[in-house]
Amino acid sequence: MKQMNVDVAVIGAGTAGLAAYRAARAAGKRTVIIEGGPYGTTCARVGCMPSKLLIAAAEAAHELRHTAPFGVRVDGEIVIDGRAVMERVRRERDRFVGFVLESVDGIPAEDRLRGYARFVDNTTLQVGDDLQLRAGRVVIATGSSPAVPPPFRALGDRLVVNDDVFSWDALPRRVAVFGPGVIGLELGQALSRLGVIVRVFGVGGGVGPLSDPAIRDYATAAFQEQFYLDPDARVEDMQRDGDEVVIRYARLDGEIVTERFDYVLAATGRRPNVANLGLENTGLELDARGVPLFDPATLQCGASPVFIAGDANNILPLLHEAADEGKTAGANASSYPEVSAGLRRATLGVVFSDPQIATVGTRFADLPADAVIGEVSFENQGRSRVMLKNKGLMHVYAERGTGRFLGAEWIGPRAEHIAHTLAWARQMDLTIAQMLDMPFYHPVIEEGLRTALRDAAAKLAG
Ligand SMILES: Cc1cc2nc3c(=O)[nH]c(=O)nc-3n(C[C@H](O)[C@H](O)[C@H](O)COP(=O)(O)OP(=O)(O)OC[C@H]3O[C@@H](n4cnc5c(N)ncnc54)[C@H](O)[C@@H]3O)c2cc1C
Ligand SMILES: NC(=O)c1ccc[n+]([C@@H]2O[C@H](COP(=O)([O-])OP(=O)(O)OC[C@H]3O[C@@H](n4cnc5c(N)ncnc54)[C@H](O)[C@@H]3O)[C@@H](O)[C@H]2O)c1
Repeated sequence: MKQMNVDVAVIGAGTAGLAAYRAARAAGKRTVIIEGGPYGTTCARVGCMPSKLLIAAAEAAHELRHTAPFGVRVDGEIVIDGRAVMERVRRERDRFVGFVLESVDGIPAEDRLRGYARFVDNTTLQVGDDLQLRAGRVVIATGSSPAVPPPFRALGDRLVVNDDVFSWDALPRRVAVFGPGVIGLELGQALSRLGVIVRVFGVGGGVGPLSDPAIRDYATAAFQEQFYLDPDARVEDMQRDGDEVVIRYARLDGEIVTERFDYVLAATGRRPNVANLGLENTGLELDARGVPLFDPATLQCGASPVFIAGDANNILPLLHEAADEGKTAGANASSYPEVSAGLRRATLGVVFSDPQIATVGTRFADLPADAVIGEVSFENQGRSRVMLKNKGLMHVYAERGTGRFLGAEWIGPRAEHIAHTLAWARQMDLTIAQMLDMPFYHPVIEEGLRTALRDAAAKLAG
């Protein structure tokens, strides 16, 4: 067994791990980064980037089909060449992965260890079969994986997760999507727009990341106009039959129907990759899902020299959070036992559906009971209507008494951009009155935001 001693060991070369490695190196520590799977990061290989590439193709198809109300006719057939669609998704995805691989190649070879890491004790790691690593401090940055309900496994290769979708050579004909969360909505809608027959089944009524019931109900209805979505589905039976999956379920109108699908896409949530880390060999206290208890500000696990960042800690499983957390964990691992709170930005989430969904700051579910809610519908909002994108409902939340802007949840046009404006306002701790003193151009979708802010201001005054 080879032995090695380092100051900092980072487990996982994803977005969080690479940021942690760079921070620890910048602090002058002898650091290694350990990767068991493929290099390239989840975001670039099977996450953010290929999903947005598929959505871009779907949007192109959708726009082409919806020109008539403008008096613009597309003459002739609109053909979706599934092979060409998937070829571009993979080609462009590979280009993004290539940039990550280049940056990994830039890491000195002696700092890059290959193999899955397992804790032998708090500061000893077994890497693969033939290396034992003693590290003064460890950063866990092992990411997350799809949480597939065990009965789905019986479907064999007809069961797919997001990773599989992006390696398809062509588009299938019929897909049943389980889970109308962020991934299910993005991929389900995109596949539907690309001509795939899609059924999206959920449990409990949730849609995307929305916790505000009025916005969730609006979103449900808006998506139901576009594709089959039952957020609280009754699926009576699901069996594999040859190369197909036969599903018997209660349709939204109550009728029991049986349909055949080429694939079942499980988008039923993700769980942190901690199960095979040997955490039982450490002195770390674990939560019910086996994730070490940690301080969200410093990312330190208890008082130990172990830190946890990115999807592995499951607080905010988003790319920019993984990058920030990686940096904090790497810096604190280097300065341990001195640790300090890292940068925590205003929370910001965007679902790249159409209409887009966004959440900023405090979620509805976490608001104080007396919070003020300003509202705007985008249905008659000027610019949205000009562009025939007039679908959406926004709630902005404010603190009674102080008028501080707390957060927002909404579905609506160009939400990805308004979300940034709002996240910046939240991070600067602006009040609704201060936000209304900011410039608004005309005619823009942000004028809809201004209507919601004015509504909140009037309610605060009342
Ligand atoms: C379909 C999809 C779409 C998404 N879209 C967006 C989006 O639009 N915007 C956004 O902000 N976020 C998006 N996300 C979320 C985003 O991709 C993740 O939050 C982010 O990639 C997490 O980075 P990470 O470093 O924590 O994990 P990863 O990038 O997964 O890195 C973890 C690494 O650890 C390795 N590893 C695991 N265990 C071990 C071990 N024991 N030893 C050694 N190595 C190990 C893994 O092989 C992996 O390479 C999306 C996710 C998915 C799945
Ligand atoms: N645009 C983005 O930023 C983006 C895109 C994709 C993923 N992500 C990240 O990835 C994370 C994981 O996404 P996700 O969509 O897998 O999880 P999610 O938690 O957003 O959604 C999972 C959904 O599956 C449902 N579900 C659970 N079990 C089910 C079952 N047996 N049958 C039917 N439905 C079931 C849940 O009720 C929920 O609606 C997100 O939280 C997000 O942080 C972000």
